[in-house]
Amino acid sequence: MGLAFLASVLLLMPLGIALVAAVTFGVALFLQSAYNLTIGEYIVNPWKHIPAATHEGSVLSTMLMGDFGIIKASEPAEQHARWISELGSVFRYRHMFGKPRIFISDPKALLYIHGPGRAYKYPKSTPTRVFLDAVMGEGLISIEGDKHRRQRRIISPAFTNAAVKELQPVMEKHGANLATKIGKIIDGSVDRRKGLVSKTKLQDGETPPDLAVHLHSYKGQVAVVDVLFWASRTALDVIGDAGFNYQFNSLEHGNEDELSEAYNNLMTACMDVDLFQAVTILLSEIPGLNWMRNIPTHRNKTIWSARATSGRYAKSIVARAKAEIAAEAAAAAGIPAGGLKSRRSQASLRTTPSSASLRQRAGHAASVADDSGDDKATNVDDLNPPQPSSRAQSVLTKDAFDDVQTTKSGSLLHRVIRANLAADLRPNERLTDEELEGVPSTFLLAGSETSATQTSWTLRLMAENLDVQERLRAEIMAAKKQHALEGNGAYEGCLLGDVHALPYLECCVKEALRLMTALPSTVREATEDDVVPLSKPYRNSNGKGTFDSVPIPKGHELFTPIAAVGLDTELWGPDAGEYKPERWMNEAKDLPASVKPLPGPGLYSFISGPRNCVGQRFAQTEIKVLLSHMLTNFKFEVVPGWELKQRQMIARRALVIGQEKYGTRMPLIVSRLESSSA
Ligand code: HEM
Repeated sequence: MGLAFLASVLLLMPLGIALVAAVTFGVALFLQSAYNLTIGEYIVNPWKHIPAATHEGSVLSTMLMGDFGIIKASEPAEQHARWISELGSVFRYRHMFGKPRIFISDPKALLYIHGPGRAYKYPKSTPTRVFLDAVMGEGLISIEGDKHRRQRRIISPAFTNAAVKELQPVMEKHGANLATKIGKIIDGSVDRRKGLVSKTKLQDGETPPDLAVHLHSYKGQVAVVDVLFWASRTALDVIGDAGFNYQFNSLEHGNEDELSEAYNNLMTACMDVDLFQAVTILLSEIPGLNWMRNIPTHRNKTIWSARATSGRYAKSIVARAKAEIAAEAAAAAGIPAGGLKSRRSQASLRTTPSSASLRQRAGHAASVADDSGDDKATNVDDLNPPQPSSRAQSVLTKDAFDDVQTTKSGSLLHRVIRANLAADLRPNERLTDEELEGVPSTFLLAGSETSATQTSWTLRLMAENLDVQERLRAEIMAAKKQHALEGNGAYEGCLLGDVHALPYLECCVKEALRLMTALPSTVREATEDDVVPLSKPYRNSNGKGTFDSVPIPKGHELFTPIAAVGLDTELWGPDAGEYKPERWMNEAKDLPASVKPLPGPGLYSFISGPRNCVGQRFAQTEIKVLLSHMLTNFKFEVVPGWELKQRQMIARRALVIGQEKYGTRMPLIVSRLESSSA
């Protein structure tokens, strides 16, 4: 009897806990919403004089979603652009549960909030940090204050123009691989996803939409290709190789690699934040409800498992890079290489890329693969680092290391580790091992999908603007010819010389970043009361008088509408919504005065200040390289009748209307150019 009672209590306990949790959840939600929409909105609101965004909606939807429902239902920046034209560049709106937010696209205000004097006083909002912490742990993107300042100081030098220039040949190798892959898809020998299939094979009893497009009227060899899918794989290969000397080989092998699978799981978790997840994150801010972050949902369990895997890999990747650097230092100090136990570390050392080293690494041959003759992706067991001799280790901490730093290059991670060993750093300024191990994941999560998405939108804009595509192709072809004639040491093995030396390419990439930026927004939270200055006075909500600054009480959130800044007709003029690369041709003369204060000048896609995108030069180089390889081999056209709708999933993605079940993608008609070698 006693046992049966105990058993039934134990069985009922989870049910009881779930019930209590659900009720707490509902009550907390209701109270927060009711407060925000009454006392919060009408009594304590510091922004009553600022025009408010409005939309039609039921009381229930307003209580739940505020104005966020209509923002989410619209394309990225679409609703914001509408409100800007109605209300101006500064207005207020309600986020979920009626939480007040201020929207500011005024350039002076943006530069102030994100600038050196204020950036750390306006950290990412708490829900954003909770979300980032859960998915990627502590890394440059998610940390704040002194911790961030310290990490940024060590990581930034890896991304200087000179450092990125040395990585262009690595990017070119993957650009050439992408062209070969797309060439094979067009031949019909490789399916859109993977494997060998005939061009007309039906899948699951139905013709995939890409195969149903009539291509008879197109010249030469042609196919419908999802350029986002392939750009994603290429970007993963690029960041693995250039970022931390890891060969994903995902263009060839997809997610077969364990780390690549873990990364994809994390990315899916990042991109797909459902309502339950959003509500849980918001509620978990309430004291006493923090446990909500640890509910073992399917999503959370996937994240925990993927993070465990990527953490394991990161340990090995960092240890190997450290050992390689120790070997370099030992060699520079005249210690024989025999001080190292394995020859693998020497094979995988990356010096300033030469054609020999590129050849060695070409065809996805990871250093590890040299031993096995197999070009499959590197496995974590292969990453067991060689141990440097004790003498080499002692050299690593001496000033002699500075010489090594100036003569050797390597992946971004190698550069970070070298910067972390600089003799002039105090011990408390150096990154800990744990922090170094966060670097590969940070590069992966920040630098893969962003570049891929941006590349796919740039190709789409090329397809929509065939005259621009032709003009750009001509510029790239001419540079290619010139490069072949002259050659150039630093760019040996590359299609072109310096991709940043091509003026029209620069304009096309910048214009795509303005019009279709991959990361459409970010949110900040004030840690102290402040007053944000504006570049001009704006009309008060009652139409009487104006305001030229915005009070921001501690704890309040500010929305930075990155995409809307690019679309703001007040800033860019009436043609803001059009793709016009030539507007960048003579920046000093042609850019509107209103956008010149923005970094670049005129480009806000990477925001500004100490929290701006540390990888922006890397991203722009990569996009230019991939674009050059694509345009010298293929022509890109839109598929007639296939309209796209955009979806903000952290990055801006596209779905084909009526084909939503195939997920986010960017299908284009791709035809091989006669001159193509792919
Ligand atoms: C077109 C591609 C890219 C775009 C549009 C982009 C945009 C951005 C933006 C807007 C931020 C600021 C986010 C915020 O503070 O809320 C950011 C931060 C960051 N990005 Fe990028 N990014 C791109 C590519 C890359 C690449 C290729 C890398 C690395 C290889 C990278 C690494 C980072 C890192 C580490 C941060 C955090 C910086 C910090 O807080 O100090 N990004 N990016």
